[in-house]
Amino acid sequence: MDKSIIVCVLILQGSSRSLNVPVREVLSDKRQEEIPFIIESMLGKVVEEFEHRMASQNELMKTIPREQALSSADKTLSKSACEDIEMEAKDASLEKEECIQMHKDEEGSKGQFWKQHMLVEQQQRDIQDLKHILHNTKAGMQFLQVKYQEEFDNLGKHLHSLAYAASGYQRVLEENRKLYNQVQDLRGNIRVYCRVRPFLAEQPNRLSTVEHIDEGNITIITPAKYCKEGHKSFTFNKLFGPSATQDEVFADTRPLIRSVLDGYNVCIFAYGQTGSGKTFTMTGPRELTEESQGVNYRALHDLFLLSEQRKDTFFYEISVQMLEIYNEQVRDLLAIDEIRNSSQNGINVPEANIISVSSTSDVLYLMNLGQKNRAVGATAMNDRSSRSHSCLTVHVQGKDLTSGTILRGCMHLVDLAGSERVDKSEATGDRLKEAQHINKSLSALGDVIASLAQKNSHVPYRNSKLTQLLQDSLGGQAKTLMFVHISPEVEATGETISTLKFAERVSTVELGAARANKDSADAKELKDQIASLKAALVRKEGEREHLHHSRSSSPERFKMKSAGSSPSHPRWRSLKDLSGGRRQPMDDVGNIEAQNSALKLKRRSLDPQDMLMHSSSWPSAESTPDPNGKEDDKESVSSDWVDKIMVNKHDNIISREENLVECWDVDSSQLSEMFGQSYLPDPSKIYTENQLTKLNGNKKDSQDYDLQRSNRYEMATTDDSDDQLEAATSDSSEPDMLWQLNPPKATNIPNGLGGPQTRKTHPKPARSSETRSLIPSLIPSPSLSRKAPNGVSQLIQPSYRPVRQAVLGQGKKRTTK
Ligand SMILES: Nc1ncnc2c1ncn2[C@@H]1O[C@H](COP(=O)(O)OP(=O)(O)OP(=O)(O)O)[C@@H](O)[C@H]1O
Repeated sequence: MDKSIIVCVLILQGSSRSLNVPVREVLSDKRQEEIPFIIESMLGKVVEEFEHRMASQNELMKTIPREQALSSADKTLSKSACEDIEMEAKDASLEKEECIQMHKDEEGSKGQFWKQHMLVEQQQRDIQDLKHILHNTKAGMQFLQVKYQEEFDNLGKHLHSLAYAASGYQRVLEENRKLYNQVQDLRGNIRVYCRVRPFLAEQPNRLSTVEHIDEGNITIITPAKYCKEGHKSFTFNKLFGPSATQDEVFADTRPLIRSVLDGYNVCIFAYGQTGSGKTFTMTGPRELTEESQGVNYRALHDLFLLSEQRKDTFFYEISVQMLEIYNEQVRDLLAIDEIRNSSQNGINVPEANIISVSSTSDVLYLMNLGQKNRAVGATAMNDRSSRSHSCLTVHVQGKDLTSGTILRGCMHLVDLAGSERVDKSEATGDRLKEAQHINKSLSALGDVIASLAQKNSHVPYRNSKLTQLLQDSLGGQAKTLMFVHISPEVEATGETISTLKFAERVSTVELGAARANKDSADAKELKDQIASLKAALVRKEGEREHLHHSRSSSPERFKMKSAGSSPSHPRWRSLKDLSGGRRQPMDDVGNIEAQNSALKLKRRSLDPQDMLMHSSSWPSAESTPDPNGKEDDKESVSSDWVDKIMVNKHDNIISREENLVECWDVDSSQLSEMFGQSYLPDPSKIYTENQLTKLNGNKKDSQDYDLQRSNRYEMATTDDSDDQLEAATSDSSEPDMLWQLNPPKATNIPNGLGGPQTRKTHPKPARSSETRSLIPSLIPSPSLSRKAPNGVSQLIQPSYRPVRQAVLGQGKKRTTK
């Protein structure tokens, strides 16, 4: 092939690498002047060839795909090219592959794009789906909202009807309570259950005096000296034979427990000769098991149970006290420090603790403590537990969670001292004294019950510490249950008959319907206001009266008064009232009448004017003497009432007189038998150092006590002043029932306010010269003490009254004797 053509091809292929060699070969043997022409011709050929190829290439592009065209072009070239340019052809094919690869890469990126595109599309579809779901959900929500609204409305309607039903339920509960207690009332507010003790294991002779027992009757085989027929029957509300269990006995007591929670006062006491089973019934045997637990434990257990059951409607607070009355002295069995300090000749009770309890175990703990304390006393004086009365008092305050009404109930559980007659000729010394005190208090109990039975206007609660203590639970306001116990032994027949006679008389007592102690929240507030107004009034009256008496009293009396108000007296401490400072069923035994009367009056009317009118004309023994002369005539009341107890009655009266005379001489500190209360929220506190310190502090405080309190203290701390006070305030001890029987006359009210003045302006001159008028006493004036019904007797100003009026009652007793 012509070298110039090769050069042309090489030029056309653009391969500069291999172009130099053929160009030099072509031009090497040529002359210089020929070279331009040769190059010109070569370039011409190149151009020609180029054009030719372009033309054929264009043709090829038109008919075949590009690759084929290229390959055919290549084939054409390879055919037409020489072996040397095959390498170039390979390069070209390499380039082509590269090109293909590039194309493929392009395709790859295109694929990725597509994938992304697909993904985006998918996501858009998902979004659409989600939007759809959201829409549906929104629609569902709206539907549910509508439904919910409907349901809500329905619920509101239901709630409304439920609230209505609940208030109806409250009404029904209230009604139920009333009906329940009406049933109790119909059954009698004094009930007597009789229990016969079984023979004890160690008793060989098993001959029983009990001939027959049925539901309400007991027949006793009696020797001829008691009854000619040889047997005698007695009727009681319930009878329990020797085999009756503690549970059976309590079953018939249970309804009363419920009444306490309904705001009623309840008194359950065990009566009978020593060893007849009183303690067994009230507490249980020495080795106590759950089955053998007595009424006390069971009653408190029931109280907790019922209060728990009522917790949705009522909030209850329960607290207890344990007291012992021995030889007419009251001792706090829950004050351990005082036991330690008790003096040889008596028992001081500077504070009677009232302890909050919330469970049966608290009660067990306290009862054990009380029993222990009682035992401590027993070591000093032989068999003392038989010779003393023990009283477990349970205070209950319930708040109606719906209405705010406060219910206050109080229950006395009393284990009386043995009731057997003590033959005077056999008993001497301490034993005789004990017997006399027991007789006196049981006699007083009989008198009170008899007085209630006869519906007397005056009930002689003040004749003993026992009756003072139980006053709020013995009377028209309360429900009373007496467990009378008899021993089956033949030797005890005399006592058995005497006991059963006593009990039968008690069982004939009919009282008015008991009333719940109930204060609505508003009423409480009003009463507070009234009480403070009346307190102001009383203070004024007291001051005036004090002035009057200061002027008229003799130097001797003045001397006595000064002695009575000596700062050496312990301070009178009043119980922190569980119910907010007003009702204090056991605030102090010595003043219980005055205080309770105050409360009773409060309950009568909420109208201040009414209250003032009532208080101003508070009836009294003095101003409204009993037309039958029964007012203070205990003997006439009890003459056919307490046969055996009367044995020592005369002695009692004599000893009382002796006491009165002694009262002249004794140091004021000897008059310090005191009965106040303090409230401890936690049983554990009674043992703490703090408590002891507090008690000591109280004693220290007592050095600066105020005068009116010392007067009250005096009233309460001597038997004599008790009696005197009874005479002076006799009417204030009446239950509401009696008040209704003797309505106050508005015409007696000077200025519509001051009852005391009414009484003052009508003294009984005929009685003023009684023999005991010289007996010192610091009792407040009758007019002031009659202020007690308005709830402010505690606020009486110092008033050194001679005992003139107080002594009248005594004088009267003596006269009638
Ligand atoms: N129902 C009874 N079942 C079994 N034992 C009884 C029953 N009643 C009394 N006892 C037992 O008789 C004894 C005397 O009873 P309890 O001490 O209760 O008499 P009391 O009347 O309280 O005597 P006191 O006046 O001395 O306190 C005790 O051992 C007591 O366990």
